[in-house]
Amino acid sequence: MDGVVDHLADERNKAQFDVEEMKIVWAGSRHVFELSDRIARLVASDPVFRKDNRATLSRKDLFKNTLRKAAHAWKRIIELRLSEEEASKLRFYVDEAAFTDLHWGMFVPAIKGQATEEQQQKWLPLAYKMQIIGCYAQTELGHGSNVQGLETTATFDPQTDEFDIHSPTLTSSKWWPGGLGKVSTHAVVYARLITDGQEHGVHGFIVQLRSLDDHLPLPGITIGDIGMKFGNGAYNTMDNGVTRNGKCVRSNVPRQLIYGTMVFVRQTIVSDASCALSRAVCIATRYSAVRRQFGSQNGGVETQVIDYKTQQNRLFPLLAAAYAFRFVGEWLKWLYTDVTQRLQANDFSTLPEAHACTAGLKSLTTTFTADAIEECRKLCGGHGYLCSSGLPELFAVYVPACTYEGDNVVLLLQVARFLMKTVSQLGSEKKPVGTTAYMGRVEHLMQCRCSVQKAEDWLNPNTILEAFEARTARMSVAVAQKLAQFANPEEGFLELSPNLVEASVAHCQLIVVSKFIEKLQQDIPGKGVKELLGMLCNIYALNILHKHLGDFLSTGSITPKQGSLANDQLRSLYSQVRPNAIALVDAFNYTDHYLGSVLGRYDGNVYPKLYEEAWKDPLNDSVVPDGYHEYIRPLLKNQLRNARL
Ligand SMILES: CCCCCCCC/C=C\CCC/C=C/C(=O)SCCNC(=O)CCNC(=O)[C@H](O)C(C)(C)COP(=O)(O)OP(=O)(O)OC[C@H]1O[C@@H](n2cnc3c(N)ncnc32)[C@H](O)[C@@H]1OP(=O)(O)O
Ligand SMILES: Cc1cc2nc3c(=O)[nH]c(=O)nc-3n(C[C@H](O)[C@H](O)[C@H](O)COP(=O)(O)OP(=O)(O)OC[C@H]3O[C@@H](n4cnc5c(N)ncnc54)[C@H](O)[C@@H]3O)c2cc1C
Repeated sequence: MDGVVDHLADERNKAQFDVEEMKIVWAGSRHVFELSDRIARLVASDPVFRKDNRATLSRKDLFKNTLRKAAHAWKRIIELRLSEEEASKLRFYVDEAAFTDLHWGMFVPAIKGQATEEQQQKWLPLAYKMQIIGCYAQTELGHGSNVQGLETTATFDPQTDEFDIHSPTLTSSKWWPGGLGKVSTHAVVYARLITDGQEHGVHGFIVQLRSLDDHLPLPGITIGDIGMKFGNGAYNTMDNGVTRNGKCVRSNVPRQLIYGTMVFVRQTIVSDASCALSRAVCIATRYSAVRRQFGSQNGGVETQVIDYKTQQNRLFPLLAAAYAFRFVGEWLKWLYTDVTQRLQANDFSTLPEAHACTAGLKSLTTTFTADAIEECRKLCGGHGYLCSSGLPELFAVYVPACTYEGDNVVLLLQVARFLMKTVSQLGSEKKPVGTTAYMGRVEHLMQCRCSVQKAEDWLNPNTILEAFEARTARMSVAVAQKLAQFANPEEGFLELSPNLVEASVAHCQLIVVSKFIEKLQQDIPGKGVKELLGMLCNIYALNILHKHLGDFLSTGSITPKQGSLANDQLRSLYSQVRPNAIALVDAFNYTDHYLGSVLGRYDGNVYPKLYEEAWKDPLNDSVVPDGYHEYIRPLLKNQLRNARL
């Protein structure tokens, strides 16, 4: 900021907490903060990583530019001898969906999690050095959610000791895998295993797709890109592939681990949700402090739009959710590490809970984040619709997260199965543990009464927790009782699926709230840091309570009066957060390069930069547009009737 006017300086001076300490809390540790800060600056200062031209490039130029960036990133990783952690941060800050996401994010983890020792020794060194590039080829044209319905077959031929991978139908073509279309040389292909004419369900197989000499597809394999996707620049930096046929090398692992890669990636998606959400919120918050509309008295300045209560009511719950998702993401990472260690010791006991938590939280956080990015666009008024705001692209890149790695509704139905199983086991030897431990107090939760009498009573974490637990337990038990009335449980499950999904959402919201409350029980240094986090935790919880009031009232978990008091408390919390809003988004420590938004600039110098940015559009290369002589002039001169268009 040297020599630059900080238009948000007054806002920063209002902060009532130690921003530098909050940056450490957000990053997770001082080590991660320092590393992220260093790598973010490295990326921002490298001209190859510029991204302000993405919206105007053609698909081919966009894609080639992504290849250039990926190659440059790898060169820098080697030159600077970056660690795995630093390299992954570098890819994060380059901020462009690319084949490398799938190579490092799914291909390598799939081999690590599912391949035998021998296979790992063969493939991992090649993958780590990027001497092969891999992708994750599960979804087919005809089946995505229904993994058991995949049609690709892998038939073992004992004579050649090989598997014959076959796509017997058009619908069995692998369709969607990122990186597959144009870049990947190898894939983990999911196919139905057939030996001796017998089927053994879906397994993963490492398949070489392209020659390592000339990149041509190997004989019998047809590969291409599936075409343009939603949004202009956005996700079109990625090649998503279609392929048929191939040959492969043997794999043999326990059935539960075949889904392991999805558990891993869903866990990373929850952390990514807090990144995408915080980014949108940072843009909307800074711009809301810069933007002024109405309220000028005697020729004085107008009101900053962030001071309107409606703006706060829309924006601050999103800010609170960004922090909430950060902390639940941290916890989920711990849960994943724990389950992985157990699996290595052949302990599968916590896998169902890990599956339910990763599936449910992936669904909850991505649905919320996609909606929130769009809300942030609206919070920025007309300028939010400009590509230079960064929000349209962020939305277009982010929104498929609601679908990939499991459609969000399909995933909530998995949580529902887990919840219903838990309810059905209540009263048996098997006591609910972990995130369902509260079900162990179901008798109390079914009849307890919320004690809130005045608005401030809602600031008690135990009060909030019990209201959320009572709501979820009552919704789950109610739907379980309805299910029990069906002679055929699967029929009942289909019929009641909307109720089941609602119970799952309630359960996942409870997890997020409870993990935020647990975070606040830790030792958190820094003046005012814990206080501010406490306010955000309350905003997150009370906003859900307000938005889902129907659930809380219909289950009798709270009274209408208590619901109204929660809303009063929310308004008071907004006033307390307001002076800290800019500092709370500064704590994300995003560079202007990463934010990629004129509206979200750190210095708040929005208008001159918007004006400057507009002139860079290729349409403004000439004053009189191309096409004037063919189409506008004849129109104006009434010569269209004779014109050849
Ligand atoms: C990549 C980098 C990460 C960072 C992201 C940043 C952005 C980067 C850019 C792009 C990345 C995009 C990458 C996208 C990749 C993909 O989309 S890959 C394809 C993912 N596909 C899916 O997720 C499919 C969804 N479907 C399923 O998961 C399942 O098939 C199903 C919905 C669970 C259906 O199950 P079904 O009812 O058929 O049951 P079964 O399959 O028979 O299961 C039986 C039992 O197994 C339990 N189960 C199911 N899934 C899991 C699991 N994942 N882990 C553990 N256990 C599981 C299930 O509960 C049953 O248990 P039970 O018998 O005890 O009840
Ligand atoms: C950008 C992007 C990247 C991707 N990358 C990869 C990749 O790298 N590798 C890969 O293998 N795949 C990839 N995919 C595919 C992705 O995993 C699937 O699209 C996803 O799992 C959803 O499956 P589907 O498309 O079959 O949806 P469908 O299952 O056809 O869903 C259609 C609708 O049906 C509903 N529905 C489906 N089943 C049920 C049910 N049982 N009960 C109630 N409702 C139901 C859904 O909620 C949805 O509304 C990617 C997809 C996208 C968009």
